Amino acid sequence: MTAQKTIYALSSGAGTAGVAVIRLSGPDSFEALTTLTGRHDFEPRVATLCKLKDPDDRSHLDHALALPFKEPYSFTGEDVVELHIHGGRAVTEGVLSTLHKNKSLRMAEPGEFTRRAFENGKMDLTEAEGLNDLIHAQTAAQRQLALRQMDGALRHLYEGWRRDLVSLLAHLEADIDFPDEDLPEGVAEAARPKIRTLCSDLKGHLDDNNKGQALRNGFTIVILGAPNAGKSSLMNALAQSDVAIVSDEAGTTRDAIEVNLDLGGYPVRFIDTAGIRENAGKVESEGIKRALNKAEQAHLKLITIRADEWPDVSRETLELIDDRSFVVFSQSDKADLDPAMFHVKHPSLRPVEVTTTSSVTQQGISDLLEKVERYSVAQMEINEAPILTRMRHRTALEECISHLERFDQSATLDAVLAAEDVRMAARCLGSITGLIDVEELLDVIFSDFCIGK
Ligand SMILES: Nc1nc2c(c(=O)[nH]1)N(C=O)[C@@H](CNc1ccc(C(=O)N[C@@H](CCC(=O)O)C(=O)O)cc1)CN2
Ligand SMILES: Nc1nc2c(ncn2[C@@H]2O[C@H](COP(=O)(O)OP(=O)(O)OP(=O)(O)O)[C@@H](O)[C@H]2O)c(=O)[nH]1
Repeated sequence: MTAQKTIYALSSGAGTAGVAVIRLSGPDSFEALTTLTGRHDFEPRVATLCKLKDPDDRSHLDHALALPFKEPYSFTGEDVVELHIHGGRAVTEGVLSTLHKNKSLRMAEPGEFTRRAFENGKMDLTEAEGLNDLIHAQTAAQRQLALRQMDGALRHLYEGWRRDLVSLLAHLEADIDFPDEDLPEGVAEAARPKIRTLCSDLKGHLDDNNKGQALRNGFTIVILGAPNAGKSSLMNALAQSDVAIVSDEAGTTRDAIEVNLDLGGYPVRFIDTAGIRENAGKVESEGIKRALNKAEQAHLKLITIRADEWPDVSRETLELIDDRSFVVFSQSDKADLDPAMFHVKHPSLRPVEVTTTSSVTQQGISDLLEKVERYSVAQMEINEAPILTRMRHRTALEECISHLERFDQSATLDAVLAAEDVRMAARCLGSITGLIDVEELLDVIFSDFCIGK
């Protein structure tokens, strides 16, 4: 690869901090360090305390630690220099604008350090994506999942499958070039059971209830019910309980308010929606449409029914209740209701749980949270098996399966066609890890990163 331009960026977060880290990567990193310090006596992987100065006017910028890494033994695989400076605004601005004046350097784009690490073979695409997930991880389970992926859990799985296909392909191609008259069955026939096994392994990996995506993005729980059922009050009561609030996304839309909670290390997102009723006005109808839309995508629905209005429940509300729903009798302080009444009145409906709560007295709130936690954690739990985390991977795996299924048909017909199916299937797996040419993908994947990473 031709020598890349040297890039730099503030790799630590914005805002005042004790220490900030500016990272440089590329062939002119060491030269830039000499320009800043006037010194040549740095040793790779040894931190050296030095004075940073603006080379133009010799003005003093900081007392810093410089930490150089000699290629290829660095994060990016290039020459890297880290400047560990004081984390105040004037210091970081001063050092960054001095670097800015240096014509052999340019500012790094988001994810560009990691992109270089990928291009220099330090990691594959799934590991780079894992690294990005790690930086964005908000809960312990998200961190665990990201670290696993960074350690190559998906790389090993997908590369293993790809290697199996490549070796089958080698046999198929050898058979096309030098057909063996003594083997009427043909190599394609011999490959058939192996392809079938692989196909079912892939399907097993895909058949995961989107666990990985729920873990990455949060397990979504939509609170639904009639107007004034007490949905907003319930969400507040749930959020104010003894759980960590990861972030508040209030007021993004007028109709749906979200709050992200950390339940036992697992990310859970509650969404409050517009009250559902018949004969609503135009604006309200739009809100209801969105609520129903959210309900469809949700991992779990909390259907709120006012205890003091029981057994009066609208058809719209009842229709929402399925095997991904909890029924929550709200405002229990207004009427004492036995949850079992629900099954007596609606024996054909099968909600997972029926509970009662009061957002005023807090009755039932921690019990409901516990049930929600148990239900959501059960669906996200991390076990030994590698977990699929991205739509990008899912699409490529589905495409891979369709090539393998086509092989099953073409194997009886034509060895050349059969080999092509295997080649295409292997390419799909290679596109996930980045082994095959995926140039157009890289911009999309790495632009999702932070600056300085
Ligand atoms: N100061 C600092 N802290 C950091 C990072 C960093 O870049 N700088 N990291 C950035 O993400 C993470 C650590 N990850 C790193 C990964 C590889 C290498 C590295 O130098 N790799 C070389 C040598 C490997 C070795 O010594 O075993 C290599 O791969 O050849 C450095 C940091 C978290 N903490
Ligand atoms: N006594 C009592 N009142 C409650 C309780 N929960 C909510 N309320 C009251 O019921 C009314 C409606 O509560 P909200 O939480 O706004 O209901 P909502 O379902 O979000 O209403 P919409 O957004 O209009 O659909 C408010 O006056 C609340 O104070 C409760 O547990 N007990």
